[in-house]
Amino acid sequence: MSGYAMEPATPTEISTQALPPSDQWSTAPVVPAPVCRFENFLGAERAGTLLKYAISREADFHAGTVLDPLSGQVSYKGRSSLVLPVTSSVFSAHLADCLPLVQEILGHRAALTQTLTVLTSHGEGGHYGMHTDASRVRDVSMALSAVYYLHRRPRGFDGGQLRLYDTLLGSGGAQPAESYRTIEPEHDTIVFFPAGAFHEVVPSTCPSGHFADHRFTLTTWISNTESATPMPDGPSRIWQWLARAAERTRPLTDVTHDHDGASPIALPPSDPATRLTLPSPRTTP
Ligand SMILES: O=C(O)CCC(=O)C(=O)O
Ligand SMILES: [Fe+2]
Repeated sequence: MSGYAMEPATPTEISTQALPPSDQWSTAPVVPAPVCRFENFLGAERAGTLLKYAISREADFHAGTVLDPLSGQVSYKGRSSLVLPVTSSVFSAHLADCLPLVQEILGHRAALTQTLTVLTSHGEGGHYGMHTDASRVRDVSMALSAVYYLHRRPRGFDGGQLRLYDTLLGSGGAQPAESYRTIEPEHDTIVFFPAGAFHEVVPSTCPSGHFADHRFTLTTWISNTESATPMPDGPSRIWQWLARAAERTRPLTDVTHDHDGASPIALPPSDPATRLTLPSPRTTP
């Protein structure tokens, strides 16, 4: 038995001088964004091949853009990334197989039907200021962002972490909190989070300056094609809060053409044979 258990057990009341009563206490919780990450997502061989492919397309990348929420104008403000719109039915099929599990973990129920994918590259001074991915999707309350990371090893860049901001749920609505979760852009890992969550890519450095040493991603926005198909019990409350705040970050125009030129492809139904599920917590190894 530990010595602590022998201490006198009578608690002492904290005086009201030390803790005055008040009705002014905060009622605004800070809530982390739902997030789910996989390591060794494609496996060493496929990840290596995809990295080589990205490097081989150096000449085809162009500067990534943002949409100004007020004017609706495409601009380069707050962003220094190179992008290359791509499609991959193989990658989309793999995402589809992961989605039931990802959605279970993230507390997300919407039926998702399409993907929009870009290869991105961040080198010396690369960054992407705080934003949501609302401008990429029709209905941000039902859309997911998925960022798959690739880089040479040993790693040729520093920085470039993804910051996923917590949300402050105040009486005036939701807004990004000051606190965040840091996601390291590790080779062959993928992270899924709500497209309405505020996030940013912190500046990266690339001492060699070689394109092959850049930080690469295959970034995909997964969404539904129809406007809001309400699910039986709807998306969970945090998704609705996030979506409300995110709506303010995009112009009130429809998203028919992505501002980086990405083209939608259909998300295939998940393959029951390769679909991921959680092991039961009761199963002993
Ligand atoms: O590269 C990342 O980690 C995130 C990229 C991103 O936020 C975006 O492309 O919208
Ligand atoms: Fe983003």
